[in-house]
Amino acid sequence: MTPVLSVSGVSRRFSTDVLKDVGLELSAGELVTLVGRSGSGKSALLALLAGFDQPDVGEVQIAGVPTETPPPWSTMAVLPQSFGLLDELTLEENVAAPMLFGGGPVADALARAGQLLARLGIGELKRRYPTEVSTGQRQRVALARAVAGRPKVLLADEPTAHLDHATVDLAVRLLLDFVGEGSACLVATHDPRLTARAHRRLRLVDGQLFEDQ
Ligand SMILES: Nc1ncnc2c1ncn2[C@@H]1O[C@H](COP(=O)(O)OP(=O)(O)OP(=O)(O)O)[C@@H](O)[C@H]1O
Repeated sequence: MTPVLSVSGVSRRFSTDVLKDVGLELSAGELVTLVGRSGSGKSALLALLAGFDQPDVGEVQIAGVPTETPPPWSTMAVLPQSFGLLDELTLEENVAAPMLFGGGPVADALARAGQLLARLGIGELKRRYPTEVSTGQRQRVALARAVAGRPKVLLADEPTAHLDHATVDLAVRLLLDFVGEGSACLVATHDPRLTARAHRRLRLVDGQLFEDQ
């Protein structure tokens, strides 16, 4: 089966060699974690995969097609460390946004948004605005939004950094259900509560990618 995301021979240099001959494949159904020391290149790799940056050499393919620009939201969602929520929209409108961009009915999008927020324990906050909730609550909204449009690939950067133990459990279950419906997810994380439940674990060391056994 064609991987949903594949990377071959990718290198990227800024003032030093940040990524060296990186290769990886993500298949539908996989939750894969990416660990590495601060500065090891995790965010740089996610930026290349998302099409926000281009490799000096090598290729990134989505569903077998080479990418040079960010793919549409329906194909790939990115959950950045900074969340990227829209302060003018309520929490449920933020979560519904990718579905509305996809042309779906408003009522259906808001209903799914409410369900996702409830699964993450903040259903009762859905009419609030991002500035009216805590950092951990905003992080949950960003996670709900990232899976809402059922993208083929989700790239997430430290998605549990502000969550307590019980909430991480809700987040991991949501991600496992998300990939179980046929998507793939790559998560850069330092969180052992997340890596422990991933299907595979990748590690960046000095710009090279290894798979933990
Ligand atoms: N756009 C850029 N221009 C110059 N240098 C960059 C750029 N992006 C990343 N780097 C450098 O590449 C290296 C890897 O950075 P990156 O942000 O990918 O690390 P990281 O593993 O995500 O770290 P952290 O866990 O602290 O977020 C760092 O030395 C960083 O300074």
